[in-house]
Amino acid sequence: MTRRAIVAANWKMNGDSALVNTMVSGLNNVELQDNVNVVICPSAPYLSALVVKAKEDKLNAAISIGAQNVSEHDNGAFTGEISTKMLQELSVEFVIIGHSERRCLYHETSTQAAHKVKAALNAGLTPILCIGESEAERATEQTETVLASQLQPVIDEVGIEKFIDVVIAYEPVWAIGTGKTASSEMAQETHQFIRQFLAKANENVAAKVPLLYGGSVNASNCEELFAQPDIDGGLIGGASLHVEQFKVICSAAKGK
Ligand SMILES: O=C(CO)COP(=O)(O)O
Repeated sequence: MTRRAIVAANWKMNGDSALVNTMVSGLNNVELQDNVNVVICPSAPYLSALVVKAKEDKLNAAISIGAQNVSEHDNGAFTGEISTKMLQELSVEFVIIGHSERRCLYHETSTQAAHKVKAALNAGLTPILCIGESEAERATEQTETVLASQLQPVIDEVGIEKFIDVVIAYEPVWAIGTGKTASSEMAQETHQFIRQFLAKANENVAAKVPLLYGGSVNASNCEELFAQPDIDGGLIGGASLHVEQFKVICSAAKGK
């Protein structure tokens, strides 16, 4: 087996203390296949409660906690930002970087995402780097150009060898929160492009990087998506807020 599978929950700006408790309790008896990691990424105010509850309940070691964003700066006058050190202090292990909502709504660039990936790696956090094209970009056959333009600045910034510690989430913007999932064939084709793009820089690294699919993944479509040869799990939005649905998705993932 070369690659672990990862199912990451991106709660976005949803959830509350009650969800922290029900999710941890619910995940206590989740059945995971071999070589699978589950990552829960709540809003920052709930990170601490999640860490405490996970410890109290002796949650399966395969289940980790992640943040939804991090600053590229170490510290200083950056109101509202969170540093890698703060996440480390909370025992957070993963961080989502460059989500399309950060790119579209808060104008984050691929260069900034590259700096954030570097900061995360330097702090021993695993970045979940999000990339994906818009509907208009796919319609005009720019998908591969867009994905390459989102990946290349990160490769240039940290070096391809460091991607061994990076997780990539391919999330077509048009599939996020819309119920319009990419077909498993389309998702596989794009994941294969991403892996081949990485392989041009380093084949060994490319073979080991987990590539997650995100965009309207649910309990009904996860199995088919995860069965694709280059899809190593998912980044789950809406369905990750429902414990039973999320457990089904976690159980469908398998290392490859
Ligand atoms: O953006 C996503 C996860 O980061 C996907 O969201 P949905 O699963 O709600 O489409």
